[in-house]
Amino acid sequence: MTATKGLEGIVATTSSISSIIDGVLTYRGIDIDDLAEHASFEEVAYLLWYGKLPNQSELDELLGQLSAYAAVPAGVLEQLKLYPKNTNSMAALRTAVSSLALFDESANDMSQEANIKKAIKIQAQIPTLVAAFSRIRQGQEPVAPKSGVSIAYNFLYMLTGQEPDQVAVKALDQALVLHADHELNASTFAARVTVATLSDIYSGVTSAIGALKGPLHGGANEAVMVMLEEIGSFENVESYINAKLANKEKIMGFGHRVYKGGDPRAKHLQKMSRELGKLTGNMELYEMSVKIEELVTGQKGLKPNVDFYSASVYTTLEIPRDLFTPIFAISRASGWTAHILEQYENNRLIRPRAEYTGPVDQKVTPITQR
Ligand SMILES: CC(=O)SCCNC(=O)CCNC(=O)[C@H](O)C(C)(C)COP(=O)(O)OP(=O)(O)OC[C@H]1O[C@@H](n2cnc3c(N)ncnc32)[C@H](O)[C@@H]1OP(=O)(O)O
Ligand SMILES: O=C([O-])CC(=O)C(=O)O
Repeated sequence: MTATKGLEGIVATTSSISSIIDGVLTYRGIDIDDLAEHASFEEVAYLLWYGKLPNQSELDELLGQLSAYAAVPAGVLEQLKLYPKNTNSMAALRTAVSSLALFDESANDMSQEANIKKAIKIQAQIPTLVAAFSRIRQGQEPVAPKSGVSIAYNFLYMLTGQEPDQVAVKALDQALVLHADHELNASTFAARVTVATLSDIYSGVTSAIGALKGPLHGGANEAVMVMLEEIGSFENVESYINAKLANKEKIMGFGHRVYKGGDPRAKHLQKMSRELGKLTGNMELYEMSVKIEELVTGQKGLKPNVDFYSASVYTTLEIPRDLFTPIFAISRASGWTAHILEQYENNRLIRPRAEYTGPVDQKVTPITQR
């Protein structure tokens, strides 16, 4: 038995949700470029769950369900108030989503009907949790979700208590579309492994949030912003990046296990970053990002991934840096839950093997002789 480090290139399941073939990403066979231009996040969530784009009445029904479920149980809000104010926002989300299960009587109902309902509920409630935690830690009361608005609108509204700007809503909606699913990425794999034991959907999503938190995965978008802040201004970019590369340090937001020719989502986020920079009259983060790309691609051949330009996009939207990864979770909840439902439909325990590299032929020596 020989291990493949990081399971690179191992095909671990079949899936009909999203595909990455020759560098092209599709959700249910539709190119991400098409979806990014022509579909809302709610249409994409429907597509991931049900396998087809909704017609108007199906979309209206989903929007109604998302609105109806968006408020989180009072008990969970009370718990959020007890978290230390400096709690990591992904740790807070992981704990809060786990808590949602305690307040859902159907948490352990494994029927397909109950599971799809819980998928929609989790999708509706994660934005509310993220916004509520953000306000509570600043000593503010959470803002109750609005009915009849999109997830992008509601999230920005619950974060600030103000009606959000249409440009910001559109940009966030497009970012949510771009992050919704990505084949067998680490957090989706974690979700599938968890539910393949026939554990419940909340356990699957809680595992996924834990996996997304790390800086080699979703946590990279926050790490990109930390880097941009450390660099400080355009004239420092070159010396900072050259020093990092000379020290063989990783540049966050670059490289990808699956894409070697470039992440097809990055160009949309780059465009958004440029347009938002122009609109707000502050192009510095965009220009710094482009310069970083020039240097890293030029010297290492590494291309930006989905996390790189999302950092400047979210900062231009005035979203706090440590909410970038929770926003990724808001979007990816749709993909995670679609994969969980798919796993339940055709389940088998996921249990690979390990190549043993420890000592052999050992014996227990009496404790006095150790
Ligand atoms: C939504 C997402 O999860 S997208 C990914 C987000 N993560 C990041 O942006 C973090 C930075 N990137 C990375 O760490 C990696 O490129 C990953 C984790 C995305 C992919 O990892 P892997 O496929 O395991 O590649 P691995 O880490 O083995 O890198 C291969 C080589 O490229 C180098 N490399 C990879 N990414 C980078 C980077 N961002 N900066 C500098 N060098 C890099 C590695 O140092 C390694 O070099 P070596 O062979 O000389 O040791
Ligand atoms: O697929 C991956 O390894 C990481 C990624 O880009 C994602 O989850 O969107």
